[in-house]
Amino acid sequence: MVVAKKYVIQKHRSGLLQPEDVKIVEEELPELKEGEFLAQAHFISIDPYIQYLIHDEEKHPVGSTIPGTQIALIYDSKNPKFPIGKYIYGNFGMRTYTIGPLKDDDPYGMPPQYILPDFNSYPYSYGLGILGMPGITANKGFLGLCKPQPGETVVVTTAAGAVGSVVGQIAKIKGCRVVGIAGSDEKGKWLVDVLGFDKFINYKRPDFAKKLKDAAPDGIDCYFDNVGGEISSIILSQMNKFGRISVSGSISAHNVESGEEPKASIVQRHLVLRQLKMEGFMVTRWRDEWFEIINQNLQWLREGKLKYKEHIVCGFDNFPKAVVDLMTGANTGKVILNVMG
Ligand SMILES: NC(=O)C1=CN([C@@H]2O[C@H](COP(=O)(O)OP(=O)(O)OC[C@H]3O[C@@H](n4cnc5c(N)ncnc54)[C@H](OP(=O)(O)O)[C@@H]3O)[C@@H](O)[C@H]2O)C=CC1
Ligand SMILES: CCCCCCCCC/C=C/C=O
Repeated sequence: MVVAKKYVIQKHRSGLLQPEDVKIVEEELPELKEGEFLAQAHFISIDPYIQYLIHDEEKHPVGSTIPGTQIALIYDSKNPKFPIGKYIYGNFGMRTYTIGPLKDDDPYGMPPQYILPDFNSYPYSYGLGILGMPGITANKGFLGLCKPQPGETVVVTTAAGAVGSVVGQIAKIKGCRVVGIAGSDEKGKWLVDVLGFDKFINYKRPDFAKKLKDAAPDGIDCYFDNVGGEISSIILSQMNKFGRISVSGSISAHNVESGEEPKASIVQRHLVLRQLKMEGFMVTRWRDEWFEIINQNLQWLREGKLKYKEHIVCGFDNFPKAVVDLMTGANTGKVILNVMG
């Protein structure tokens, strides 16, 4: 008999996740029935949505398993479509073993599970990052919504993270001038020296607006917004006429200790006067093109046009630490929980 461990919500709070907000519960799994498989988690994806979904008491009450995605090994199977020994992506939540297949009924539209495509020699964990949901977010969220043209100036926030680092590199592939915004000078060095960004600004240091003007003297044509808040309002105030803004997230609002939403300057004046186009999106919009986009990112990786980094936290017990690392910016690159490590 297999005993699965899973993280359930123990307490809702408005600020940053604390270890006592969650607990590990054991669950005895039944014998597999015909058509089922048993998946053993190897890598768990640590994404910003975890921090804000677990605040939603209605959708995620106390006692419910924390949502999330993972790369798992098919450990046992009575389903020929999911053979033993294959690696699978699954929307299984924060748990060590899962009986599948899941139904395709995720309210956010995330794929329930799929056998990983061939990644050549790249690690399976890449299926949670550049060759998975965050990579698709970067690729289509940027190219599809910003429609960048060679020579244009692109600004991206959370630039040293899983999504932002890929957005900036794709902008370089498309011949743009790229300004990355992130929270430490060390991240900035990686962006410029290794990834080839043109400029970097540490948003935690003073005079952000002036530094942005210096980094983008001809104005900004495309903005990939991962943060919202005042930093985004300042960026919008320096956009060029007919600029495009892809709204991917608002992480500046997700871990405010006081529980109050941060305030930011009004942006409508800039939208009107500069005739900007601002559009939000959910990556699930591109579910029908999922594997095509993964393939495009894989090809750029193989050609050396995309570089990629992971921030790996080892051990299932360290899930709270991994979330705190992500939300406090301790990571450079994609945060992965290595369950077997
Ligand atoms: N719309 C969609 O379908 C999707 C959207 N997203 C969004 O993409 C964004 C990036 O996600 P992901 O790449 O996984 O995460 P990252 O790897 O970028 O990690 C999060 C980063 O956010 C930064 N951060 C934390 N707090 C703040 C703050 N108060 N202000 C500014 N930056 C902050 C930190 O970097 P730093 O050191 O720079 O502060 C941290 O490293 C998120 O907003 C997420 O919600 C992700 C997937 C799908
Ligand atoms: C895995 C179950 C919950 C999935 C939430 C889906 C969010 C996908 C898009 C991400 C949005 C951004 O932050």
